[in-house]
Amino acid sequence: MLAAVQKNATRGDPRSVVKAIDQFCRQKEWAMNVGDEKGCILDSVVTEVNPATVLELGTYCGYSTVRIASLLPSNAKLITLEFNPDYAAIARQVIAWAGLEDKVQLVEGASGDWIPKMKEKFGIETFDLVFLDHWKDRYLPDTKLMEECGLLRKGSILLADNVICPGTPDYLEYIRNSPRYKSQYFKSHLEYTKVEDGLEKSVFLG
Ligand SMILES: Cn1cnc(CNC(=O)c2cc(-c3ccc(F)cc3)cc(O)c2O)c1
Ligand SMILES: [Mg+2]
Repeated sequence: MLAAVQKNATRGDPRSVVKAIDQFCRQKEWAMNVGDEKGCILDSVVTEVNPATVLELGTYCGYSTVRIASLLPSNAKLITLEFNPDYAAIARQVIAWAGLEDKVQLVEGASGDWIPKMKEKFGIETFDLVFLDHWKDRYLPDTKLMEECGLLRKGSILLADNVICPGTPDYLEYIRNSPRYKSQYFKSHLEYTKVEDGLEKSVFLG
């Protein structure tokens, strides 16, 4: 995938990086990027929220990192957490090829360890937008952890990938029944396939 980006995308042009990855994943080898269909929904939410602070849980190869960062205002900060060092190494190079390294802070490690340190380590008060795309059994515990650590403010937006496939049943049940959130489901398809999947957008009500 990285070779495809370096061969087919223009340095400093995020859209060409996104296009190169999508082409590679359609034509050569499926990969678990959010993809172009769900990616358009992601883009519209990022544009609507126009966040100053973004947390991405699950960088993988940096595809959604590039999509999000390319839409942020100049002073905005995107912190992205990736547990797997091999994925993190690839993502750094993809983000650099897109020319977005100044907007992105990629942190290696477990979300459960890093979330409680966000304020002290990165001087973050609260996140305007959180994109959940990491291990599906971590969505719920990490959301509760973000609440407990005071990282969400009235109006913070959570956008969760894969709520149908692979699925995040405990997270969906919690977020759709909690009086502290207002949720909306965006029906789509699993990246590069016809399988149903979707994004769940939730507003924290405080
Ligand atoms: C190892 N690892 C590093 N990051 C993660 C977190 N992401 C996922 O697990 C993930 C998985 C799938 C998926 C996989 C197989 C399948 F048949 C259908 C769907 C799709 C996604 O969009 C995902 O985000 C796992
Ligand atoms: Mg995903």
